[in-house]
Amino acid sequence: MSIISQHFKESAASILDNAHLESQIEAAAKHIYASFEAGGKLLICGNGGSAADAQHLSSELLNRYKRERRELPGIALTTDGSTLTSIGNDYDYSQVFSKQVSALGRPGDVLLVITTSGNSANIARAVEVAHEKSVTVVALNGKAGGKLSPILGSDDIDIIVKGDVTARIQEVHGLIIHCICELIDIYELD
Ligand SMILES: O=C(CO)[C@@H](O)[C@H](O)[C@H](O)[C@H](O)COP(=O)(O)O
Ligand SMILES: [Zn+2]
Repeated sequence: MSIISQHFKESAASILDNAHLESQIEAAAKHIYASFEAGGKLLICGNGGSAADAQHLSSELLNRYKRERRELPGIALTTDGSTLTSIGNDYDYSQVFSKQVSALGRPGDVLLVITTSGNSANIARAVEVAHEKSVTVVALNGKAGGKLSPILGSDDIDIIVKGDVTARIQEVHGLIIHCICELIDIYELD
């Protein structure tokens, strides 16, 4: 089997292996939409490929997904090079998202964190500050949930994608993001 067809097969298997996450994905979409309806916003962060996922979701909220609807407030915390480099330089990379959550988070907002391992220190710190700000958390998590799962609260939603391979988990995260967009489009037009 070629490397490419092996990748296609493993990716498809990994997606089907995570279909049990349906009810949690729906709960996450409802939770995010309820925040929008109440005047809240979604802050989104992740590292590397997950930073790209954060921006992908933000663009689909701020602009649109499939249908014509109002613009929705989804802000990626991964895009401002000046802010990211000054926090990393003056403090520590572990604070690059948490300081933005501290500045922007208001009670009723939601923080969506995207991590395949649950072990990124800047994600954990962002979650801690979100809790201090009465911002609830939706985690697109992976592997065994890492250090992130134990620090999530009862109002948070922990979506743990099964798998050992970072790339395969990211592919499922991408699908989950599109499911959330699809549901938000439906809620918006109902
Ligand atoms: O996209 C990839 C691998 O596919 C990488 O850039 C990956 O996102 C980075 O190594 C991240 O730093 C991993 O962070 P995390 O998912 O463990 O929180
Ligand atoms: Zn990648």
